[in-house]
Amino acid sequence: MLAAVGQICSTANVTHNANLCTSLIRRAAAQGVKLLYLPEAADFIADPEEVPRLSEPLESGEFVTKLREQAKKSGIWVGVTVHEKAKEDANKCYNTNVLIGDNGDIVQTYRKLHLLDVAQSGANGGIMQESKTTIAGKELPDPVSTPVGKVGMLTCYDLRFPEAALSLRRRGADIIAYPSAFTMKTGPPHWEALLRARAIENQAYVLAPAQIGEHSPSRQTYGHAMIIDPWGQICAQAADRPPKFPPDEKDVDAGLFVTADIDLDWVQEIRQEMPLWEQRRGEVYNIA
Ligand SMILES: O=C(O)CNC(=O)[C@H](CS)NC(=O)CCC(=O)C(=O)O
Repeated sequence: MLAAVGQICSTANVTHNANLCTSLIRRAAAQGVKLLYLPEAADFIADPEEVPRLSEPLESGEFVTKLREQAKKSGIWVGVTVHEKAKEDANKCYNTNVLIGDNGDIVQTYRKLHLLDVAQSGANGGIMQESKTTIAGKELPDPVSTPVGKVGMLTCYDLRFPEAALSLRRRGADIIAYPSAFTMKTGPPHWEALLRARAIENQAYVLAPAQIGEHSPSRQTYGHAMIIDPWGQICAQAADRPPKFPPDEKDVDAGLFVTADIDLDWVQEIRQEMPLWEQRRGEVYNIA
């Protein structure tokens, strides 16, 4: 069964970003993909002051509604992380990973647990304070059965907290999805290493859709959307080809996607041959 990850450059134009994503859904479905995962902040990337105005409720927002309609029309599952307007505070959002079924229904949502609050020195550094605009989630929902296997849902910076993935793996995940928008400082040294480590230690596929390129004059992301197999190897990687800035808003086909065949028998074989879960000494280190 084919899964795919997308790589786009979202801007502050929600309508254009939705068009980029529906184009990817259409094109992936035409290639026989059963689950397409799209990046974090696929709905928009904008200055923090713009987040309250641009965030939408999941049930009625333009962006998620368009993706649900296209998922249904194309008959494939779609995952994506968006800014979900918080009902309890109009100025804040949740950073929510949404899994949409091939009938267009929202099957599961996960609100990002770990927010990116960092003050980094040097070129490509700077202060990022996601908690200014975003409320952290409080739950880690169970993995979801899809046509490609059981999918555990996390997002971006969560990648640095292996316990979250281990918890999903313990609850049956075959695949872990990390829709992301990695920074230019941390992308080159950390992105691939973290993704491969999560795949190896969980003996699971890792789906890593990514934002790429210049989103605004002050915001750039690393790209390198990829799929890692349960043996820890990269089995698909999008071209390192950021669109020109500013992106051409007439070009709705500017997004890229790459596919990989998900082999659940191989997942089982790897887990049987190296039975990490039976060998865990949880009683000693008392985590996950
Ligand atoms: O809300 C938005 O605008 C988009 N969201 C993001 O870009 C988020 C939070 S600012 N980015 C990350 O978590 C990158 C993590 C990262 O780069 C690392 O772990 O090194």
